[in-house]
Amino acid sequence: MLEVHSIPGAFTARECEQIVAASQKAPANEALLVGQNKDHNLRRADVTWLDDVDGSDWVMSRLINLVRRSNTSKFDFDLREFAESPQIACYKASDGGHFAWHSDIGDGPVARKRKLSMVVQLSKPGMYDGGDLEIMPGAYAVTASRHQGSATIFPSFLLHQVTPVENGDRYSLTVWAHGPAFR
Ligand SMILES: O=C(O)CCC(=O)C(=O)O
Ligand SMILES: [Fe+2]
Repeated sequence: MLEVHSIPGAFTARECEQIVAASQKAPANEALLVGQNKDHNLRRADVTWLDDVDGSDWVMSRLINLVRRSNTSKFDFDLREFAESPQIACYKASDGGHFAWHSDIGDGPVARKRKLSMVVQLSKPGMYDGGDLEIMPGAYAVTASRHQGSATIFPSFLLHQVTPVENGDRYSLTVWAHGPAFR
C-alpha cells in the first residue's frame, strides 16, 4: 500500500530502550494538542521533546534518513525541513492513555506545513495491551506493526488514532517532515 509505509527494524530493540531511558531523564509535559488545548477526551499521554533529551543527535539523524529514504522511494512529496522537535509519548494504562482519531495537519504556522508523519514503536509489544496505532487510508483502518523498533510513515493528513492502553505503558517516537502546501 502506497499511503502507509512500514519500515521494520528502523531502530534496534537496544536503541529503543536507550531512547526511552534517556527520555525519562528529560522534563515531561502533559500532551498539548494543536492550539495548546488540553483535551483529555482527545488525548492522554506524557510527552517529551526529543530536543530536550541529552545525547539524542544520533536519533534525529536516523529519523531524517528514514524519512528521506521513504519519501524518495514511496511518496515523492516536496519536503523542505524538519521544523519541530520530534516527540516521545508515553501512554499509560493507569492514566487512560490514548489518542482519538485526528489528522496531524493543524492551523498553526508549523502544524499547517506537516506533510509526512512517522511513528516508531519504542516498547516491546508484550509490555502493553491495547495502544494500537490505527491509520485510515481509505474505507478501512490499517493497524501499524507493534514490533519494537518498527517505523510507520504516512501522509500527515490521514486520520489516525491510538486505541486506549489497557495494561502497562506504551512509548512511541513521532517526527514530522514539513514543506509547502499540497497542490
Ligand atoms: O503515538 C502514536 O502512535 C501516534 C502519535 C500521534 O499521532 C501524534 O503525535 O500526532
Ligand atoms: Fe498524530
